[in-house]
Amino acid sequence: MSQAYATEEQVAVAAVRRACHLTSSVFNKLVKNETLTKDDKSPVTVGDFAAQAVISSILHHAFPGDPIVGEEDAADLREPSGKEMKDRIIALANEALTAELGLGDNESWGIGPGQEKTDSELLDAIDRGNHEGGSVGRMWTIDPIDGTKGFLRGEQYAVCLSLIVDSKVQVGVIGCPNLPVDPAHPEKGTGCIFTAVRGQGAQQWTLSGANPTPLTIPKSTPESLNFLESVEAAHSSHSFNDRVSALLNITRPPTRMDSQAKYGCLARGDGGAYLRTPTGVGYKEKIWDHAPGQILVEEAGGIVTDSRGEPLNFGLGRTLGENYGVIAAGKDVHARMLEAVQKALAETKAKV
Ligand SMILES: Nc1ncnc2c1ncn2[C@@H]1O[C@H](COP(=O)(O)O)[C@@H](OP(=O)(O)O)[C@H]1O
Ligand SMILES: [Mg+2]
Ligand SMILES: [Mg+2]
Ligand SMILES: [Mg+2]
Repeated sequence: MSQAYATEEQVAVAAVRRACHLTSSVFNKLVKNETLTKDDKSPVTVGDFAAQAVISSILHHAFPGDPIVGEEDAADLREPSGKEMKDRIIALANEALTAELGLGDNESWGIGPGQEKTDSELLDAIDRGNHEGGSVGRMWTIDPIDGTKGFLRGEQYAVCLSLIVDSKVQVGVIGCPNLPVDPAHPEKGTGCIFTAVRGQGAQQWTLSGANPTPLTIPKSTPESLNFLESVEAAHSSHSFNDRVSALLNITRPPTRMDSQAKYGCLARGDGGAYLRTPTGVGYKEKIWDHAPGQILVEEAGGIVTDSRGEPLNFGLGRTLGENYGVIAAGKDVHARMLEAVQKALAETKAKV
């Protein structure tokens, strides 16, 4: 008997791999008018739209009944003013979908030579990410480019996909085209895919889907521990993290990195702990920004909670609900970190 979610994992890896090739090739050719500013002032590029079109199209062929919670929608591309950008996105998506079959690929997923899609099929694929989420049944989350700001800076970003079943993440795949394969050996180059299936462990693969290596979070000491945090101070409070660091007697400076590449680094032992603290009232964390990272860290032997020590709730809709931040770390570190976070929070409250 095959293992649970074997096909889902295979499809997810195939989709993320194609989207990674697309985004890394688009970066070199990106021109000024290929980036839009969304209503919340965040950037979105032709790479984000095209990658979501590719992943959603593959999911639709492989699992036609599964709803999708995706970050992007095609509304701007359906406007006459979006035509130029739309044409570019359609061309990029079709190029990625029709590339030769690779390791583990299956043409019944709508990929391979000759499998071009029409404009409306691809715009519909993007818009199929409009599911509202919820606590019952299967659903996929797509973050076609997580860390768009890092992507635009030529730094870290991640193509992120997860399968959630009855509020629980069962499969997570994170593709990181710019992440060193092994930070101790820069000559090995960049580009990794992280995968996790509930109960089956976490792994790192090459970008072509070869050489799976099992991942386990190593034990840490205050000397070896450092934080993994957002580059963007607007996404996670740097000063709060510094205070938590001081309370834990951590001496190493934090590693600042965009996207869920941080969860990948935590899972493979590049950093001690992930800490994300709300910077203001009102922002709700999105499920696609954490679902693949959560299962990856848990399957590598770690713990992921909010600042109350509660598990993240993926069954509330497109967001995680009220924002209590995120703490992710190895089993030996998490309890100490939670205690330090709560102490730092109490200090902040006492000041106001
Ligand atoms: N005020 C805010 N607080 C927390 N996260 C935010 C935020 N504004 C945007 N984000 C999210 O932060 C993600 C990047 O995470 P990180 O800070 O770890 O690099 C963004 O993903 P996208 O780049 O996919 O839009 C976006 O969803
Ligand atoms: Mg975004
Ligand atoms: Mg994101
Ligand atoms: Mg994104």
